[in-house]
Amino acid sequence: MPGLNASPPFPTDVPTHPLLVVDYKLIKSGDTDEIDKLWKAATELGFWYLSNHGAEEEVDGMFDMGAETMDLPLEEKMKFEQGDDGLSFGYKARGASATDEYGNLDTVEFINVAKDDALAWPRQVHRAYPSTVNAKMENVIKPFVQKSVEVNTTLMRVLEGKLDLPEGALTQRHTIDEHSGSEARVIKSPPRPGGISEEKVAIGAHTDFGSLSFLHNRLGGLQVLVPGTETWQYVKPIPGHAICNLGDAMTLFSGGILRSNLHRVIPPPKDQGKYERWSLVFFTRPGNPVELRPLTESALIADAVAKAPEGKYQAGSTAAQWFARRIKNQRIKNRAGPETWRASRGMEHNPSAI
Ligand SMILES: O=C(O)CCC(=O)C(=O)O
Ligand SMILES: [Fe+2]
Repeated sequence: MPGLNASPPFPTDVPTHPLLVVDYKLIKSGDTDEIDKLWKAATELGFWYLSNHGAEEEVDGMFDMGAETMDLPLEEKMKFEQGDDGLSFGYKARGASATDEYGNLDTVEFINVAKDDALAWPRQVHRAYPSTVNAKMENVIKPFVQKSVEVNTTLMRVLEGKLDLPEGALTQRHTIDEHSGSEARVIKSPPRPGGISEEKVAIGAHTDFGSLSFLHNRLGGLQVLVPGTETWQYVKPIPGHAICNLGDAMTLFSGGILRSNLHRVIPPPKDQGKYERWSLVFFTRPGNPVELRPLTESALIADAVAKAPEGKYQAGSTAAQWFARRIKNQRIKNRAGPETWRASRGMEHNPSAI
């Protein structure tokens, strides 16, 4: 991986927020203590480390694919740009999205590959991709997508049980076959040239748009805003550990019991900031036609909804509509003013929900 092996370790003198470590193997084997730990992480912060996930090899292959793609001439990458209509799949150039209501620009470029395109390859479901993506679709991207879907489905099944939902209430809303916004993303952030402030936001504060994100970081830069605090804190990457976090759809389905927490990306701390930062995410999102509403067939969820302000967890939209609205309104070309940014917001714009 470019710049990764050579880069300095995460500094010891920077405050970090420790996440709970959830062991995927123990979760899979039904270990009740581990399941309780996952539940605690999912309801209190909505972020946790995942050890023993078994996807390291696929992750390395994806980083290579990302590096090859970002090395293409900009003109070539732009042929596959995600565009301004609310489609996420494809290439996103640096500065194509706002990071806040003032219209400051993001500093990252990334490539998003739809789960549906990877699994149907060589048939095209949503769109075409650069040659570097096509070349690795079968042997790298597809296995990574399959592994990620397996991990996220296992975690979701456990959360479904803890929410007292009937079997399948969550997993059937996220089947591997139904078309959805689920996608794999490789992100490249440039080194901090000539000392841009550490506070120069690379990806603005947001909650994730879908259900469950499976994230792989090498350098620092990811920060969370812990509930009840006002200072952003770094999440330190731990070798061999993924970072998992919940998105808005899970907050809506669970009537606020599950938490989709605010996070952002800034340049890596201290000496790490001199290096390129690479990250990889698989986003599991509900099937396109799935209604985003509380699943009140669980008494636990019905009770949480009854105690919340009326309609708070009724998105009034399908997963596909929610996702397109959020993407479209953060594109800088669509920006009319702060109202455009506000129109891109999800549960992070609902302070009592976060
Ligand atoms: O790069 C990271 O560490 C996080 C990326 C992220 O939050 C996102 O793409 O939604
Ligand atoms: Fe995110």
